[in-house]
Amino acid sequence: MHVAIIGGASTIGTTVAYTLSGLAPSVDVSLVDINEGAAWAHGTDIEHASYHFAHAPGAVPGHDTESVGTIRSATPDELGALDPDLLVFNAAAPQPDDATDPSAREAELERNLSIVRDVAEDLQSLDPTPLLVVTNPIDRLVYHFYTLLEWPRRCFIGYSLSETARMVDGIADLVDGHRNDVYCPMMGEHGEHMVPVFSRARVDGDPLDVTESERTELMEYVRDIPFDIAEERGVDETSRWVTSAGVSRVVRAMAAADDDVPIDGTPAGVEPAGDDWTFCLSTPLDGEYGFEDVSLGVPVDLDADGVAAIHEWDLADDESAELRRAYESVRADLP
Ligand SMILES: NC(=O)c1ccc[n+]([C@@H]2O[C@H](COP(=O)([O-])OP(=O)(O)OC[C@H]3O[C@@H](n4cnc5c(N)ncnc54)[C@H](O)[C@@H]3O)[C@@H](O)[C@H]2O)c1
Ligand SMILES: O=C(O)C[C@H](O)C(=O)O
Repeated sequence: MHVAIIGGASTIGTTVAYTLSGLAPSVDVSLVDINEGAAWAHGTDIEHASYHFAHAPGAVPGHDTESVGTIRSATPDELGALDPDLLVFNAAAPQPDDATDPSAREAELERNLSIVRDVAEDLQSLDPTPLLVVTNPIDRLVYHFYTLLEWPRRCFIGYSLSETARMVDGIADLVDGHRNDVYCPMMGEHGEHMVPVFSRARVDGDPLDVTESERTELMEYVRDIPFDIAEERGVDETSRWVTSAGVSRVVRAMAAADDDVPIDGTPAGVEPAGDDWTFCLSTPLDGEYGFEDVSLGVPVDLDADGVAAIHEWDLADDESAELRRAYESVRADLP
């Protein structure tokens, strides 16, 4: 699989490339950026790092000489020639230093929309290719890419898995468990109107029992934590580790589904119990959950071509009402 990371010299893009070189070394990566010098410099540094990944004890498949992938750098006008299997969109305009509160994601819309328009021009020469949008505000930008490129809607995916990792950490603290045994899918907007699906949350396979005030506390934690992190570390760092691990998880799921067996988020070696590990990603809706002309986080299966299926879960009444609020919030900003 060949992944082109647009905005490849970015904090998140470089961390995704580094993570893939350790955990999915057979993936070829192109770092595509208007700052080609920085993309080349990061690519070269990561290539050097991959020598140590290859020689550390413990087997991660793909480090052998025959299968190990390449890391290249390129400019956006070279995208057509690269012919990637998957595009990751992480390009963004610089954030103001005070972008450390939950309104920061939506405030990026105007700044990043002009980059989306430029990149969509560069992508016109490609055949339809799955496009994973990480740049904020993801739901709105996914929908703009969808209307600009007119590729099949299954190509368009917005990354919103970081809040799942945050929510399960909050739940684990609450129930005195380990986050790795907790599942709580997050639907809706990647932003203020995220929708935790508590009705499907599990701890060690059992339903989660939380009070209304505990739910409110958990939501506040998930809303605030990325901005507490940005406050301490600076807006140039954002939440690079969880985001890059989550993006790499999506890339690896799509690579593993190369033989057209869809993947739903279930980790290797875990017996699926119903939909218990299904992940939620943003994708354009066409009537699912009663919504259209919008992109929202919904439970999906992935394959090498993008979204293979959208699951329509029976939601609790309050979850459906919150999903409608997410729709109204995102839809209000779209043409
Ligand atoms: N979805 C999530 O969970 C999540 C998490 C963290 C960050 N983000 C978002 O990811 C985005 C990127 O954050 P970052 O800190 O990695 O960015 P960054 O500021 O480190 O880098 C942005 C990169 O984009 C490049 N760029 C600008 N215009 C370009 C163009 N036309 N073509 C190609 N490259 C271009 C710049 O040269 C730069 O290298 C932001 O919108 C941020 O809010 C999303
Ligand atoms: O970078 C941000 O603005 C926050 C990001 O969307 C995140 O969820 O970590």
